[in-house]
Amino acid sequence: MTSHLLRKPQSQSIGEGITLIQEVLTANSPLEYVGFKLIDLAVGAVYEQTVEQDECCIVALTGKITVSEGEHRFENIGTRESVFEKKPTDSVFVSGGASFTVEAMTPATVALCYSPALEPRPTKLLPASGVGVVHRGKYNNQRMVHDILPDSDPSASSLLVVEVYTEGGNFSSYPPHKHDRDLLPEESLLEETYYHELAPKQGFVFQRVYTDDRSIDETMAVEHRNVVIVPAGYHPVGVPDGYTSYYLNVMAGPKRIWKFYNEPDHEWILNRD
Ligand SMILES: O=C(O)C[C@@H](O)[C@H](O)C(=O)CO
Repeated sequence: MTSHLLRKPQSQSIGEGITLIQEVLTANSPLEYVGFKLIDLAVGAVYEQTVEQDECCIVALTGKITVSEGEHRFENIGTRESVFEKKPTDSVFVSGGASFTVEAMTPATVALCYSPALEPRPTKLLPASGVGVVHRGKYNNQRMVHDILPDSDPSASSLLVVEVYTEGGNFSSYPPHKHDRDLLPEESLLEETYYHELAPKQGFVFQRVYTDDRSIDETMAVEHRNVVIVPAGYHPVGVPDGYTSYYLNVMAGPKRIWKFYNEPDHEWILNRD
């Protein structure tokens, strides 16, 4: 059966030295608020874009890049050659109407995370040193989170961006939770994309996306550089022994608050000693 929520990587040349690996837009997906692109850049390649109605978080996933927007120039940013160095990286936030360039100073992979610009915000460097590192969970539910653009940081008007590392034999985004109802203070409505990487690369993880009424219920074998789209519902990830999982989450919705709702059947997992 063809999955509507799983996107395999492509390899489309979109300019000199620029390869488009993933492109999830509101125009080619069920999403209304979240967009995601992943590009590989050869040394010296320059990616250019104007964000019209959106805001964008440019994440230097790997390699060194220089990002320019108007009078702003952030040179040689990026901290790692592989996401599995497990250290935070640098990002740049740009708001609606801005034109920016990303130039690769070394071979680089860049994640472009989009959501509607609900209010104007200044262009800003989000340095690795400002990324919060959080360890969550116990037993086989442990993961490490890098908060690149959490809801406590007002730099963006709708965008939320986090990185999550899960070691083999563990689950994350677990026990299952969702955020698909605009029902604050109990729950916020946030769509989401998951960009996955695996170490070693031949690994896979399982991700299930399902709603209470099971109108969405897909369990996917997710491989290196795949994207999983979460328009609604619970979205746990399970990682087989021997492999480390990395994913980059982009979330957005009508309100910039991450308030999730745990599936009641599984909430007991949180309350163990
Ligand atoms: O397992 C975690 O703590 C990470 C998740 O919260 C993940 O960022 C997510 O599910 C966002 O809704």
